[in-house]
Amino acid sequence: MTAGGGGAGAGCPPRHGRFLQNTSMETETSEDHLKVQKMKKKVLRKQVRAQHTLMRHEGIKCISHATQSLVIANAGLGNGMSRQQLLRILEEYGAMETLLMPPNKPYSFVKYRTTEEANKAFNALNGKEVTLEDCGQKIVLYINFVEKVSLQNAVPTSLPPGLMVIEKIISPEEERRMLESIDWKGDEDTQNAQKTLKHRRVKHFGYEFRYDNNNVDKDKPLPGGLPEICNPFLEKCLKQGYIKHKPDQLTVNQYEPGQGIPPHTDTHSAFEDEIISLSLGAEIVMDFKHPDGHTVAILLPRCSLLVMTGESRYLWTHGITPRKYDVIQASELGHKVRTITADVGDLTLNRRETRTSFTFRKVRRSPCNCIYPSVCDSQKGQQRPVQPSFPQNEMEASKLEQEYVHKVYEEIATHFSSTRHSPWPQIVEFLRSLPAGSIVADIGCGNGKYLGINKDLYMVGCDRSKNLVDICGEKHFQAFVCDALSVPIRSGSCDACISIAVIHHFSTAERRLATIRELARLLRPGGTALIYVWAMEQEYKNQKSKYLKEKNDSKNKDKEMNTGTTQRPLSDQGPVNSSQDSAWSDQLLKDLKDESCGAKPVADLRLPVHTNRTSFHSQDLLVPWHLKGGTKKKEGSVDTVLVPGGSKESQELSPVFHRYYHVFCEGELEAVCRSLDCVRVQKSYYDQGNWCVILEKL
Ligand SMILES: O=C(O)CCC(=O)C(=O)O
Ligand SMILES: [Fe+2]
Ligand SMILES: [Zn+2]
Repeated sequence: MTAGGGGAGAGCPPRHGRFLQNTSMETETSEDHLKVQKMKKKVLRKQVRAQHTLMRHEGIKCISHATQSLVIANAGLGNGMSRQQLLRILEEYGAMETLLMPPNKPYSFVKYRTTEEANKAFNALNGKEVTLEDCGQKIVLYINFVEKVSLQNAVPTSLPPGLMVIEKIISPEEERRMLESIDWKGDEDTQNAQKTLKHRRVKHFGYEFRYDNNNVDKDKPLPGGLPEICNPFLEKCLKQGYIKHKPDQLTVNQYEPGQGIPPHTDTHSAFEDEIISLSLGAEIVMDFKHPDGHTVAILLPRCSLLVMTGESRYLWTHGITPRKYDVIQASELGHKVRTITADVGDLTLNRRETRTSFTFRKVRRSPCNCIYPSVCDSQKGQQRPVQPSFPQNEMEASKLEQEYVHKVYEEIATHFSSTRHSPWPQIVEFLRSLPAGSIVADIGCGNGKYLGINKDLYMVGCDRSKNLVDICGEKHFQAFVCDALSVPIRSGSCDACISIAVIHHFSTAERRLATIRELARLLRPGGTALIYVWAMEQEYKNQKSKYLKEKNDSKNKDKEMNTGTTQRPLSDQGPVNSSQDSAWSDQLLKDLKDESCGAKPVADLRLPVHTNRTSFHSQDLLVPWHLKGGTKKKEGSVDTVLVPGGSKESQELSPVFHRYYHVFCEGELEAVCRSLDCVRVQKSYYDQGNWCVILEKL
């Protein structure tokens, strides 16, 4: 990268932003000239800075010679540039082969047909100020050449859970007949409601879908039911198992190029789980969005069937962006189904044609009872109470963990994983110190953050969350689903184990001990285990953890105290002693033997909800996870503390999940370990808000 060249080097004409170009030689004074020089320098500086940022953060290498391809900083979907506007800006300088706007990124790539055209765009646009049409904000474009239009570090995207696209479900002949069966001119007498919505034409069968309340009049079926012609197709879907119940409602949507349907989730109370949509006449890209902001664009080819069930039907929104072109995989045109971001090196624009969809649904007769209460209109106002009680017995403990650990991780897996990149140095050190060829199990491996740290080890991961294990699979790590209380690995077969941020999710002392016993069982004699749990002490040796320092106002503490919860006083949790103090072990063993010593009046046992970024006032608590809206993660502890952010409205809209934690006091983890005869505590330490031990199997 030539900093002096600033992008275009030899062979390229000098770079000017339009607003930088000299006005006219006659009127230019030396003062003007100086100004222009200063401006040029500024543009160059910023352009080079853009190069560095692209390299550092995205691994995108800018080059100093002119090519057909440019990367345009500040003109990305991530900073509010719309595709339409960018297309209009860029097409002035020539014909484009590809315009790639990676989701949520502040830059775009364009590939012109010729280097001359790319050069023209470069000269005209580098340093140019433009006004974003959507919000009126002014931004300055900084442009660099790249070898080719691609993203090396694009993460492969998987389909939203519960979603399928089945290709060629009908023949072109069936497609033609189904399309012909819809009479758009429509005699108004047939009560099939035909509406010309702002963005598309629609027609309803079976029941009218009302766009005023996004529901159907369940006691007012339309005469005629579904068109006869759909029957063979529906029979096929039933036979092949794509649906379990025959639909009784059909919405036909027709989209001209430039039209779309806003992102939405089909109303839960209106329709059953399964929703299927047949694409006729042309392919189109449909956008799916998780409440955490994660989006997946999916190409729906002609004659394909989209099946939405479960999470993809209830939790994700789907929509079609109104535009005339879609970005699709060039090599996939009209054929294979893929998520659009899967291979961004090969993207192209695909001109839309008229697409007609047949969306079949079954009208729901009783309230929806899905597992997504935060987005369920049937379950509004009757959401699960947030404050469960401290478990009184094994059964309650297991139920608490199921509801407030397992289910939550399943829900937040994608978002959770997107916040887990940086391995912790001391854990890395432990893994690197193991001899090559060691067999290592990561119990509670999450998204597999530690599975690839040391390539000389044979590492296998397991986690209670299937969605997290699937993410490990996508990264080609070995991982399987299981509970840390019962790991299907032969005794004594591991040289080492790690358990990072797992044991604090078990809700009784007995269960926590059992997980460590299980971990020890896996080890061969002399094998070692590293355990991390979240610490009660977020302030240790006069050092506050980062998030405490940032937001330690009394207001938040008050809020926490005002939740109506009586928190268990610390003294009830056992003494906070040094690791050497055997009193802890005694207390612990007493707890283990005597269940009733934990029994207190029920009112005392409700679990407090922790206020993020404050110190802990209880060892057993619920920690909120905000799925959406300005949530930003800080790696201040083994597990996440998120700052509730965004507007009041966005917070109300964003689902908040609560995870159960037992935060460990100083000495507690060590004491639990010492109560086991089969291991020796090799090392015990505090690391960034966590208590940690290294055990050795005797
Ligand atoms: O056009 C489609 O495939 C989807 C239509 C849709 O989502 C709806 O009508 O609710
Ligand atoms: Fe829909
Ligand atoms: Zn629901």
